[in-house]
Amino acid sequence: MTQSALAQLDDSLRATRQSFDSIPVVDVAPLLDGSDKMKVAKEIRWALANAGFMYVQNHGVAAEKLDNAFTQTKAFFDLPLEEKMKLHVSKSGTALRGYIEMFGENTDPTKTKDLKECFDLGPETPGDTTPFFGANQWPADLPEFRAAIYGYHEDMKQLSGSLLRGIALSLDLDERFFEPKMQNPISIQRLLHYPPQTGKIDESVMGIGAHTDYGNLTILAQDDVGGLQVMNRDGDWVQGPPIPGMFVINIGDLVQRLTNDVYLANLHRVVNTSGRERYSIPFFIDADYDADFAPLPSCVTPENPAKYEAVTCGKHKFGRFLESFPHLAAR
Ligand SMILES: O=C(O)CCC(=O)C(=O)O
Ligand SMILES: [Fe+2]
Repeated sequence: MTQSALAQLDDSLRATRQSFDSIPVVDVAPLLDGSDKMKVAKEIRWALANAGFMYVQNHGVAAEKLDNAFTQTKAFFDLPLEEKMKLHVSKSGTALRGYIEMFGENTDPTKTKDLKECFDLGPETPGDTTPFFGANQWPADLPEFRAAIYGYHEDMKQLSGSLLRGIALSLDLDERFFEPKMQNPISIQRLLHYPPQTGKIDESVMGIGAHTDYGNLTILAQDDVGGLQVMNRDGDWVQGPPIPGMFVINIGDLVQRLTNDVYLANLHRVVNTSGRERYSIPFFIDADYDADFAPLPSCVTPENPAKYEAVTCGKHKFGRFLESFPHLAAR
């Protein structure tokens, strides 16, 4: 399905939600320390059913690690284009790791060209030819880059495991529900740079066009610039400004399918009109390539009959990449 068709589908889906004018904040400390998991699960349920997004507070990731990751992110994008192009994503085959230049990936390709450049990495599994696995491409002249960014990726994997336990509880499932599906999960650690835009801005070019994320869960760290926008029930774009010390979390298509639309993989985009360079660091966690996602029996009722066929994580995700990467579509 194209993004525009998805967006239309989302209009009717969103209409059934409660409205919001800011992304809800969830303090996850009682989930992480085990003192009141169900309190957090209840807050997660409201946030993911109505916004598909939440800020998480008290997530336990050290500020210093985040600062280092941002320092290395800026250093990477400051490299000459020629150096970055040596690591181009097309050189990694279906591992899909490396550098993506401005307009090299468009998330709403029928409407919007994305004014962003990216760098993607994932679990270091050389020789594995499964899509989304394999070797990373590392910049040669940034000595601290690899440890800072790969270390951050490891922290994100751990935090995502805790958050997915909270999400499982919020659906009245065993807290370990996701684990059998995530023995060797696809994950993408992305670095992003958005130059500022001036003048009249329309949908033809923006930081990142309207899209839903493809997998299970996204953990986004933003710098202090802002520009993330999330659609609410009324079709208005709600700002998701950076809040110091908090991540923005959202669910992707797979959790929407799993919950038979009880939880919403919501549309979002980035428009950077701040006059400053914006950097962000999203982490995407999915599931094993072959893990099946079909509506949970508990989310199927006579009023909400099953809307989705089972799909495997890897096929779904690769299909979405084919839509947005011109270099893959040409293969
Ligand atoms: O940079 C951001 O704030 C959001 C990025 C995003 O939505 C994505 O990479 O999927
Ligand atoms: Fe996204």
